[in-house]
Parts: sequence; C-alpha cells; structure tokens
Amino acid sequence: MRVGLTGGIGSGKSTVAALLSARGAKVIDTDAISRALTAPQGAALPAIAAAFGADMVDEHGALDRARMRQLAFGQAPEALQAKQTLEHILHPLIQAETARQAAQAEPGQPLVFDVPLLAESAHWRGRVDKVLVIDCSEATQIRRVMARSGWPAQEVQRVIALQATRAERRAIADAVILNDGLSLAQLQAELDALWQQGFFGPAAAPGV
Ligand SMILES: CC(C)(COP(=O)(O)OP(=O)(O)OC[C@H]1O[C@@H](n2cnc3c(N)ncnc32)[C@H](O)[C@@H]1O)[C@@H](O)C(=O)NCCC(=O)NCCS
Ligand SMILES: Nc1ncnc2c1ncn2[C@@H]1O[C@H](COP(=O)(O)OP(=O)(O)OP(=O)(O)O)[C@@H](O)[C@H]1O
Repeated sequence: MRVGLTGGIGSGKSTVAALLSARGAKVIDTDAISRALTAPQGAALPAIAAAFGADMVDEHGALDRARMRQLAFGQAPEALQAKQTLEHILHPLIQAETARQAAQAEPGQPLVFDVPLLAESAHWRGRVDKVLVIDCSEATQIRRVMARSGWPAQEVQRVIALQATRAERRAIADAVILNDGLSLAQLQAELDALWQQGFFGPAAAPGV
C-alpha cells in the first residue's frame, strides 16, 4: 500500500511521519530529500548555481536556504519565476530519489510518501493508492512555524498563500486528521485507529 501524506506548512506531517515510522511504515520524506540534494556538494547545486548565480551557494557549498526562501517565497515580481525554476531543478531529482528509496521497502511494508505539494501535483497523486491529509487552521500553522523555525508570521502566510487551500487538500483525501488542539497522545490514537482499520495495509495481527 502506498499512502501519500500531505498537509500545509506546519500542519504536522513530519510529526505524523515519525509516528508512522515508529509503527513500522517505510516513510519517504520529500522535504528531507530536497534538503539532501541542496546540502554541501548536493546533486542539485550545480544547476542551482547556474540558474541563480554563485551567490545562492553559501561558503560550505550548500544552497543558501534563507536567501532562496526570501527570493522564491518573497514578494518581488521575479518570485514566482524563481520558485518555478527551483522546482524544475529539484522536483525531478526528488522524484528519482523517492523511487530509489521506495524500492528498498520490505515486502508488505506500508509505504508512506510525505509530500507537502501532493494536492498541487498530478505526478504524486498518480503514484499513491490513498491520501492522508493532516489539516489544521491557518492560525495554528502560523503559530507552529513561528515557534519551530522562527519565521515571521508574514512569511508563513505567504507560503500558505502559495500552497493548495485546505479545501483543495481535503478534496483529494481518503482520510483527514484534524491536528488542531490534539495532544501527541491523541494524534497517536488517531493514527493507531487508521492503522488498525488497514488504511496503511493489512492490519497487524491482534497483540502485535
Ligand atoms: C525554498 C526553500 C529553499 C526554503 O527552505 P527552508 O529550509 O527555509 O524551508 P523548508 O525546505 O523546510 O520548507 C518549509 C515548508 O515550505 C513549504 N514548501 C517548500 N517548498 C515549497 C514549494 N515549492 N511550494 C510551496 N511550499 C513549499 C513546505 O510546506 C515545507 O515543508 C526550500 O523549501 C526549497 O528548496 N523548496 C523547493 C523544493 C520543493 O518544492 N520542496 C517540496 C517537497 S516536494
Ligand atoms: N499535535 C501536536 N501537538 C503539539 N505539537 C505539535 C503537534 N503537531 C505538530 N506539532 C509541532 O508543530 C510543529 C510543526 O509540525 P511538523 O514539523 O510536523 O509540521 P510539517 O507539516 O511537517 O511542517 P512543514 O511543512 O513546515 O515541514 C513542530 O514543532 C511539531 O512538533
């Protein structure tokens, strides 16, 4: 079973992914792959330097993420073009590495693809059997990302505006978890229920 896990920025996808990994799923994290591709000497760096200039590469040979965020998620007229250029470089590389990691799953192991832009991408929707959406209010998204990453509220709001809407995500969902005001134990309980229903594949035998 191939499950796509998605949600807006700060919705709690990575938190859910970690709980599913602990449960035994093979989780493939496209944000982590993207970060590896843009880490020092990452495979995407030559194309990024060619497209955006050497200034976009920091002194360690990695993508200058804060600078790229200001450009691609910013308000300048060239922002949309920059975001598209970056995506055209990264998305094929992310897709190839995702396929490589998926091939390493154990037979019968539930596969979970953590993809922030699943609702935006026909490519990804065509590669999963089911979609689990992690949903929460925009106020919660903003509060979480400010606390986790130290971004100003306006930056989080701009990313939210660039992403699919909550309604668009819910429209492609086979299951939705409303991760608003849930304790981690309650979130875990919601996932346990889905797991037992066989959402991620045949449910575990009793007692396992
Ligand atoms: C712009 C970049 C450098 C900013 O890096 P930074 O470390 O500050 O943020 P991070 O990568 O942790 O992203 C934070 C969140 O932003 C959102 N986000 C990332 N990329 C995009 C995008 N292309 N469109 C809309 N939202 C995005 C996601 O919710 C993500 O979880 C980085 O996000 C990036 O390289 N994005 C392009 C790659 C991409 O599309 N990744 C999505 C996974 S398929
Ligand atoms: N139910 C919850 N209770 C408490 N904290 C939570 C809960 N869900 C998520 N968080 C916290 O909110 C922050 C955002 O969650 P997480 O990183 O999982 O979101 P994400 O959807 O992966 O975000 P992004 O798209 O930015 O990568 C994290 O600091 C996480 O610990």
